[in-house]
Amino acid sequence: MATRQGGLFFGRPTDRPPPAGATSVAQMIRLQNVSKTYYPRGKSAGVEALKAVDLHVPKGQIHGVIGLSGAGKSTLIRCVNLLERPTTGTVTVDGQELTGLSGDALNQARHRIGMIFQHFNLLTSRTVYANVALPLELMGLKTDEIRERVTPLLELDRLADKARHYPAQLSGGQKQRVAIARALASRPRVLLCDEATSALDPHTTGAILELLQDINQKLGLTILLITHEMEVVKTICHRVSLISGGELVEEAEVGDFFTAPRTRLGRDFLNDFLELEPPRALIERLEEAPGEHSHPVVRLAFSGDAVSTPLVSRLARECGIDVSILQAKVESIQDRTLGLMIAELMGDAEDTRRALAYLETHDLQVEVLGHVRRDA
Ligand SMILES: Nc1ncnc2c1ncn2[C@@H]1O[C@H](COP(=O)(O)OP(=O)(O)OP(=O)(O)O)[C@@H](O)[C@H]1O
Repeated sequence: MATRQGGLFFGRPTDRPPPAGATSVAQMIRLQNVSKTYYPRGKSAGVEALKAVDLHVPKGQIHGVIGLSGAGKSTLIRCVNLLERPTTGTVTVDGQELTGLSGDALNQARHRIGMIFQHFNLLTSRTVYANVALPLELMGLKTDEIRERVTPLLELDRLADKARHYPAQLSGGQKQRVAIARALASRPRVLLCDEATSALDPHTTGAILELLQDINQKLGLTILLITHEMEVVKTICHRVSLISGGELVEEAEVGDFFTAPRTRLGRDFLNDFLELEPPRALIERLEEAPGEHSHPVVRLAFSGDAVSTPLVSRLARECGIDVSILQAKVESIQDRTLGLMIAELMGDAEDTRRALAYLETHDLQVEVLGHVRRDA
């Protein structure tokens, strides 16, 4: 097994994810000031799909880009291997500026960038083995060399017994495994994943994400993925960027993004993912401004030590208010624990103001959702 892994190993040990606290890290992917404007035929105005995007992905990282439909995710990832040429800006992969290349030089550089797609893009008339071998045939490798590379890849992807099958005989998850093996055949330094699990059921999604994580760890491969699913980001990404209207509006470590997103859109993604909204009947009664007989309804997010601290009872005791918990849950986000709660803080105006200040000084993310009137 050691030899097989040796055969697969295309990242040097130094390419593996840097240890925590490492300061200077080589960049594997750099997009600088990248814009893309499409000019659809018959339309006078262009469509600005990307606007001055800067993105840096260090060697060995798994970086996710999340956004709503039409935000520019596909355009962004296709600009990395120049399937789409940026209108302005530069793309550099593994120290080589791709935007300065064309023809053969660009084709050579693309061998170092693998890509997988939502709908797998396998050739239906070729067997599993022949699909994985295809990029190597195109690179002009000899039959023996191709076998030496393809066989361990099929084993890595648990496809050895499917080598002679055709894509039509495979499940969605198996097809994506073939696509991953094919993408790895040219020993790339970077793997681009374009909504790679969006067509798969949750169980198969989990298995494919596990495989990608395994590949990242064993081979030191840098992965850039686009997705609209927080679950994907939560499960395997180290860092995440949020894209909206062609702009990267937020970037953070995954643990930070899930505990304290900085933008409204980030919070919307998180709330949708956590399914933590006040009851509908309460939403209808929420007023924006505080009133004489109303109480704040807050969404609290807390992580680290705050999760195990009895904050609610202390808050009630020290600020002299009552706390009505409307919803609460605890989530594990990679190595962190995140507590979430929607609560109504019941007391007079001065006490509830003190309570909000108390929460903020105890490192909780506090969002006042509105105020609800209690006429009793
Ligand atoms: N070839 C094209 N010609 C014209 N406009 C395009 C083209 N491709 C994409 N666009 C437009 O560019 C914008 C960004 O599209 P893109 O496909 O990159 O977004 P996305 O985030 O990947 O969306 P989705 O999740 O729905 O695939 C959209 O307004 C889209 O309509």
